[in-house]
Amino acid sequence: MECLNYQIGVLTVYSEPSPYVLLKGIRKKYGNRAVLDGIDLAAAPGEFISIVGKSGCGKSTLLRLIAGLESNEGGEIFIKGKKMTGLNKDARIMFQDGRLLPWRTVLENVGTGLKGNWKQKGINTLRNVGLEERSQDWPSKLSGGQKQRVALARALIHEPDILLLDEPLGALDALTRLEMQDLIEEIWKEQKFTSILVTHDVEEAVAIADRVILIENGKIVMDRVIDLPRPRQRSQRAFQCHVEDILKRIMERRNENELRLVGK
Ligand SMILES: Nc1ncnc2c1ncn2[C@@H]1O[C@H](COP(=O)(O)OP(=O)(O)OP(=O)(O)O)[C@@H](O)[C@H]1O
Repeated sequence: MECLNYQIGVLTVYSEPSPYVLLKGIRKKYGNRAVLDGIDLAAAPGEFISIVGKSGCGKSTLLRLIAGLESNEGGEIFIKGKKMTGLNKDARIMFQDGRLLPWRTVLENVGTGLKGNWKQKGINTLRNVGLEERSQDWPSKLSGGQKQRVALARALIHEPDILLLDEPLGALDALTRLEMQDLIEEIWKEQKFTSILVTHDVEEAVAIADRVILIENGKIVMDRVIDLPRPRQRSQRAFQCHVEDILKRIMERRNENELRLVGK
């Protein structure tokens, strides 16, 4: 069966109600090299967006800009309708390596930066990620997947409106990765934050997102709505069609770039 019913295209959705994250003409350079070259993107409240693209295309850079950890040379970022000027206080970011503090217990890691009576909230948040019983352990006693659960809890305890995920499952084995995808999806459905996930894994992107964005040469070259019911069935033909089409597009672009280089 052919994948005929799924169109690929560049689609910029300025959703109603007003987006939680709105990027207009974002440009970013490192030295003389333009990494992002006019990115327009809108993420609605409660929407889940995955960003894919080949290594070095600027996915993490875009996420850091949305977090307010770096500044853009051109364009504007609006968070919940307000122009962003410094750190994005409505967002929390989770990285591939978890970045736990080894000298603090699991619970203390989750409560990092919080004041007052945060411990019960920390325990509750750990319960949500299935790690309540490990609250007094040191991070060194945890598996890679458990460390990422702690990192997730550390982001969630702040009840962010926007959760930014920078390849958080990239270092995990395949089974743990699937479990974590399910966990993130479950918590997202319950808490209804807006989420933006950077991933190399197109199947992961399709499994979890409402929309998959592809970045190439500093621009969004594809913005694809994943119109499949949840939980997503990976064996379903329609799921595979989305994955195949996105991969095909990535490979087409790669081949075009290679031909251009050869032709020079
Ligand atoms: N602080 C920095 N200084 C200079 N160049 C940087 C810096 N951060 C990123 N870059 C460069 O910008 C480009 C985009 O990097 P970025 O990490 O955003 O890509 P990516 O798509 O997330 O890659 P990957 O999938 O491999 O993680 C790369 O060429 C990278 O070398």
